[in-house]
Amino acid sequence: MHLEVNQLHKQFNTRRGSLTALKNINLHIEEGEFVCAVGASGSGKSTLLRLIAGLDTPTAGEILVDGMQVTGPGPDRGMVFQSYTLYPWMSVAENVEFGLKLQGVPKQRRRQQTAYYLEVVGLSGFAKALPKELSGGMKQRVAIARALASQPKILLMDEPFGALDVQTKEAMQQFLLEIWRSTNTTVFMITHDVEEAIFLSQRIYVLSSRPGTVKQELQIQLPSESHPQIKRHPVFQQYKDKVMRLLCEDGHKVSSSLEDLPLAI
Ligand SMILES: Nc1ncnc2c1ncn2[C@@H]1O[C@H](COP(=O)(O)OP(=O)(O)OP(=O)(O)O)[C@@H](O)[C@H]1O
Repeated sequence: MHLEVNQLHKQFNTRRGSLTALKNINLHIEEGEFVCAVGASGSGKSTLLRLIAGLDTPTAGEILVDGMQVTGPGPDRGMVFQSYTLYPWMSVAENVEFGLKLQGVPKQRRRQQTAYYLEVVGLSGFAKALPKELSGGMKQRVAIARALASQPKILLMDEPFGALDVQTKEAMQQFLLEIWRSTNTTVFMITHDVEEAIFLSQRIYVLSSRPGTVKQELQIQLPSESHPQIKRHPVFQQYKDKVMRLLCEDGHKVSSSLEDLPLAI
């Protein structure tokens, strides 16, 4: 799997005129990598992910998955959103199975795959439960199982833990890393949470605001495998200072133009 974004540009026509959300974005993600894009509110993170998912079209530039241009959504890219997107009338297992059904996967294989991924996310005991019976973290685990069940080439995550409380968020980050390691999935995640990006990623793209551009690409090498205590390690703090500095530099520029202040970070 190789994802490549070349000279990506996105402009929206709004009632107040045209707005450049993304400008000259170049990035790549290699097989098995966990990469995050971090940026302040309005830096075009969701727009970038939606374009890669094929839910919207670029104004200019191209997105290639294994050399093939993205022209719309496809099973090669699994999505997990911040808001809970499970069908409320379907059981947990039916939700996980649904994408496979749409792809025409035979029933027995669908069942096997659903059972396997529910096991992976630790929710085998909730196969028959309805989404309303689950906590926020459990719902996101189902969403991850659903995305993984289609065995995408890359998992695209749009602030998947943004709606969770701090403790659940930390548990989910740890959980996601374990899944990433055990399934060799390639992950591209966007977040405005700097600690989350450093904790999870092997590489980070720091985005500037309005228009969103890649300000810096950072390789992350923590002294040991990520575990929650690593967030207190001096090396972790150095990365955090560096990313925050990059975002704040950008914030001065943004605040002087009376747009969003960097306080959203
Ligand atoms: N469909 C649209 N029509 C017009 N403008 C849009 C549209 N979608 C996004 N924008 C604008 O593009 C810019 C980037 O938005 P986007 O949602 O991608 O940012 P973001 O970094 O994900 O922000 P947040 O962290 O607040 O979700 C914003 O100024 C937003 O108002």
